[in-house]
Amino acid sequence: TLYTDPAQLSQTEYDFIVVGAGTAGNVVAARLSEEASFNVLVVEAGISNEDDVDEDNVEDEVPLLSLSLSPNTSLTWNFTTTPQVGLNGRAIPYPRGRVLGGSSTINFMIWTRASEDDWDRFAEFTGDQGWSWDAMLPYMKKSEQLVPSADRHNTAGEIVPELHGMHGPINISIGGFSFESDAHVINTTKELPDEFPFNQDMNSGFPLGVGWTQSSIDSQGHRSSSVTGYLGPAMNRSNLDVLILTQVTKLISTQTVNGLPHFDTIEVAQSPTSKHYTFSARKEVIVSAGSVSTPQLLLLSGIGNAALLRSVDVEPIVELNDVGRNLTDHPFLGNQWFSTSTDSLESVLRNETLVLEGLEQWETTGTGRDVSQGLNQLIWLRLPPDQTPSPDPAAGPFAPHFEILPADGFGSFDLPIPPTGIFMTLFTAVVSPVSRGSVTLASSNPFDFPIIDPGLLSDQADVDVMVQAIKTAFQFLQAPTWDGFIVAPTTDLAAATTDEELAEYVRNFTSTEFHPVGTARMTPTSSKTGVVNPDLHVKNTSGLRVVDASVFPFILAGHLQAGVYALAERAADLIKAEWL
Ligand SMILES: Cc1cc2nc3c(=O)[nH]c(=O)nc-3n(C[C@H](O)[C@H](O)[C@H](O)COP(=O)(O)OP(=O)(O)OC[C@H]3O[C@@H](n4cnc5c(N)ncnc54)[C@H](O)[C@@H]3O)c2cc1C
Repeated sequence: TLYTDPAQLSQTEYDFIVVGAGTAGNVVAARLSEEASFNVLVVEAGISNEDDVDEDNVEDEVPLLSLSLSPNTSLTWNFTTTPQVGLNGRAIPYPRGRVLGGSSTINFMIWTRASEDDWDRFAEFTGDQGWSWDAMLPYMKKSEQLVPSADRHNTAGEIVPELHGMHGPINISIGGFSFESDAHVINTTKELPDEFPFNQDMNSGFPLGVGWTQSSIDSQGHRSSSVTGYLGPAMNRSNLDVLILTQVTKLISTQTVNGLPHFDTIEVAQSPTSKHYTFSARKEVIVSAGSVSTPQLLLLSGIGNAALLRSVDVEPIVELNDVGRNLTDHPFLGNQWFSTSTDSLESVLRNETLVLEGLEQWETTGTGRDVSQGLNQLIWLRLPPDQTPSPDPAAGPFAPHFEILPADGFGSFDLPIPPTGIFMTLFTAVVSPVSRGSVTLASSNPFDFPIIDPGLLSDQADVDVMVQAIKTAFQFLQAPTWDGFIVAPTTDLAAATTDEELAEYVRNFTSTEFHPVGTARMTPTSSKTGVVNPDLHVKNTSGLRVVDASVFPFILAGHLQAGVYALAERAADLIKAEWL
């Protein structure tokens, strides 16, 4: 049942309380509530996904409109980073979903599992083979259901269906709208096969090369999210209560179990001035508030570095220095070229009539440009050995150093679409970065935003990789197929001709791929560093786990959501195994 006010709840005690109805939290809530003997409360700070940014309430369902969901909308935590040294002092928006579904309701729906090496590194680092690729593959499949593309085109050769789940809650598909640039991207794999080999399915564990994007989009061209796939279908269960518009302000330890503080109680409030309520968990509290808010909540609850906690008047209860540290994210950059495309994104977005027609087509037939976020292919590459930073930051020989995302149109998170001109964008991202940042408390007030310093490009090695990625993007466009389609790089990119100038361009225009992880890092049970054990219990506490992207010990060299779903699927099994 969905509640909008803590006063509406008839009970104050549940078996499990999940903090955050986001990507991971909804998986845990839905899987735990499959057990009739458990009852579950999920508390979400944000609004319902059915209350959207304006009256028609469809923005979060329309893939093309995903760009309009952040930053600074009613569906997001409107966080901003600290001025980033690596970005020449720029502070950038740092959106996270604040809505049922969390970031899965506002993200760009790209679906990648990263490489075998990435997951095997998790297993080796944590000492738990359960996090290896082989052990996690069943969870990756369990979360997904491969469905036909919205345009029902024949996807033979664009994906390997046998690698995929067919019955899971999240619908995934190959892009359901084709762009003029698609043929050129694929032709490049034929014209320059050594540098840019075609990869029929980048979710095989071996992502390197150029392949067709898989996305969490259903056959009707709608976003598939943790609320549409997991929480929504479970919402009518009598053992599941979902409380929205309510922020968990503190985790409280009311007793000691096995000599450890037992965090069985949560304090919640709807606003800084509203009444505070408490709820308690007979079995466990599971924090799934995401990589920014999870460390904030742990710190507010006295779990963290004691000196830092005291400096903001929080009483330390559990000394865990790594809470909020190790923040890792993917630097992301839109590089634009002038093109001759006849149907590039901006040619449509500049024309109000075409925009409305597109939306109507999506609504009535589930087809057209609106079914796509505009990224039909992804390119994953490694640097040549002589350019690879030492030690190699990638997880292994099959993990990429950088990614290139071609888009038929003007793509940028910082710059508005120019009033004139036709463009092609090759986004570049550093996917095995060296830089680290942090999340710390600004104050002991839970309604104050934390201080977010992702440390983007703070290590020169990441700048160097980004420069190489851009040079590789230029090489990509050297394939004969682009003759006549690509005209020239746009002004700032064209002006950066030396490596030094490219580095400066990188620092001036890079932002984030919205992939923070690591702020409640998983380490071996015996380790004094880190925040959670491999079973996701918070170290030196009882009754408390973290299940979200914050526990990843390293950033996956891929887009994160598929990994978060798989992590949460395994977490639900770990929790069930402990209590059934
Ligand atoms: C704009 C954007 C685009 C992205 N694009 C992609 C993409 O294309 N592909 C991809 O794979 N990944 C993408 N990502 C990343 C991916 O969506 C996230 O890594 C993933 O969803 C994180 O899941 P999570 O469970 O850790 O956190 P979230 O899904 O963010 O969930 C956290 C939830 O907790 C709630 N919460 C926080 N604090 C509290 C509190 N104190 N009390 C109650 N509730 C609280 C939040 O409101 C939120 O609902 C994108 C992310 C963003 C922001």
